[in-house]
Amino acid sequence: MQFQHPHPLQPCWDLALASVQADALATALNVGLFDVLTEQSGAPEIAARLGLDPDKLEHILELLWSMDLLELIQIHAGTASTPRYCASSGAKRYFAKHSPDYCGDAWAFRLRSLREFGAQLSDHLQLRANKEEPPPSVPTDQCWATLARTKIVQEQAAVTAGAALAIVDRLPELKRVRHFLDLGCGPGMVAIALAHALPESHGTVFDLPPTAAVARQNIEAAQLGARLSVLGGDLTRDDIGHGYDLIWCASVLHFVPDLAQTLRKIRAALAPGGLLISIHAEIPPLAPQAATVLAYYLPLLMRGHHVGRQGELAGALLAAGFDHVGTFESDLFPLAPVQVQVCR
Ligand SMILES: C[S@@+](CC[C@H](N)C(=O)[O-])C[C@H]1O[C@@H](n2cnc3c(N)ncnc32)[C@H](O)[C@@H]1O
Repeated sequence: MQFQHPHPLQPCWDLALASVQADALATALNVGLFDVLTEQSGAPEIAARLGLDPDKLEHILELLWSMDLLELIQIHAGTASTPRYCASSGAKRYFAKHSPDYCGDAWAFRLRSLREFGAQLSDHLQLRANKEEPPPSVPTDQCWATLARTKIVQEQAAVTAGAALAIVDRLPELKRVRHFLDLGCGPGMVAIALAHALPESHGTVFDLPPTAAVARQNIEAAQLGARLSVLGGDLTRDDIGHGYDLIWCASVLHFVPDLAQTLRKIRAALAPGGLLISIHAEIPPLAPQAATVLAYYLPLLMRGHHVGRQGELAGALLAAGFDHVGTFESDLFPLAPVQVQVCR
């Protein structure tokens, strides 16, 4: 029997169930399940290897299979069948530690920080009796550097760098790019990918000084020190350089207090004919599309940062003096869709 109309509360029940699924994934990462399951194996062998309870492990394996993280292979012997499991291609790529695209720590960090934020949501909502009190924790320069070193580096290497290359690849001007800037570069893996994709170019990465130091380490490790310069500073106050053919700026403008002033500064840093690629989430007008963006950016909004309504940033870019702003949506970036603005 097929039910055509789920109960109106089903989406809310699904939310509660997603929490169990998230715990199962966190546990799998914690015990190194995907490292073992790069090869096909059964619960008793895995349990023996990892020192786990085989009967209970069987249930977790089945749940992870239902989440498309494991493949199930039934081995038949007579009338009996024994389930064996293997990590799905996505789980092998992103959640097995030896994979170059491993980002299990970044995922687990997201889960922890979203839950910590959620646990404090009622506190965030309270009116502050003393208006002089600082608002709830804004990431400090050191926080950004820690995030860059631990979480953002994995996401950039596994996800963002590929997304950036897919986007710049569409640009007719790409072959003419000689000098690019990654503004608010984080750990610098996107700039490293751009430098590899544009062998004739040299690049500059800019971020707050402690994060710029993290980017410098990664650039040196990639042996790109001669082609990528590192600038540490506050983009709202300090010189970001000039004469760039391409400026890449992703998930940074949410944090600037005066958007119009920052956009004018970015435009002034471009060489004639240069272009800005802005990658920022905006809040779509319809509920289904807005749901992910609002959930992801709630912590940021509650801390007083800015996430615009869809179309707002394009208006601000035109007001800052760009002649043409082309916008498209991309779901290639971590967690929530973003608006990609190509500004000429
Ligand atoms: C959400 S991260 C995005 C990092 C990177 N662009 C990416 O897409 O992975 C925001 C970055 O902006 C940087 N940032 C924030 N405010 C800044 C400021 N005033 N000056 C320079 N960098 C800033 C942070 O240090 C951090 O690296």
